[in-house]
Amino acid sequence: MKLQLALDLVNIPEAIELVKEVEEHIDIVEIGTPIINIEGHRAVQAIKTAFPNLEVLADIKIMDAAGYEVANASQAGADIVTILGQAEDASIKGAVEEAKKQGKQILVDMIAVKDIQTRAKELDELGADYICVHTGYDLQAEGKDSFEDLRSIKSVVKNAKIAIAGGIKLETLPEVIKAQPDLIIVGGGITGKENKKEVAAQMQQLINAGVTA
Ligand SMILES: O=C([C@H](O)CO)[C@H](O)[C@H](O)COP(=O)(O)O
Repeated sequence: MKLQLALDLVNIPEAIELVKEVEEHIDIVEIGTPIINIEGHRAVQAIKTAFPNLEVLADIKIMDAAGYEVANASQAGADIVTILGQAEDASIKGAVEEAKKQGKQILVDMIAVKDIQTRAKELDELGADYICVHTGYDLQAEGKDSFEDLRSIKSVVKNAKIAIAGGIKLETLPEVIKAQPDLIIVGGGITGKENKKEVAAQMQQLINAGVTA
């Protein structure tokens, strides 16, 4: 089970400072959609250059021109690139094909997918490396989470790794660990805390110990 730090509401220098604080406790750094929208792939490049030993995920939430987008993110240094589960099958195939060519991986984000089990099964067959259940900021604000979705796709996905994102905190981590995802993505649950290093260390400890609710 890996821990991914999602960096969303910061600029490049702030992102570098944040990763420095917690780097020994995380496996993957996510360059979030808001940073990429403002800073572009320079953010991916800067983090990969500063932390060559960490995997870097570019959260570009691709919807079209998938092969082209994956090629650009890969060139910037991304190890994992995101595409939306709602994209056309042709786009998913294009992303998977280009990622394979570049030696990279694709994470499919299930944000806003309605029939999550059916789509997860299809995406698994299309060769996604990760399938990620995700409650975005706007639904988190309505008190939603993805814990039930995680359990629901676990039973149909045979090949892809399973990930979960959206509002996960130290207090809710044991419930997430109980469902045994391959990857746990945490943004504000670390970046919004005073002592980020301590929280990241505690999360890593719970994950390594497999502590469940
Ligand atoms: O993908 C994300 C969101 O859509 C904004 O781009 C976040 O990285 C993801 O939700 C994880 O962040 P937290 O919800 O703050 O844990």
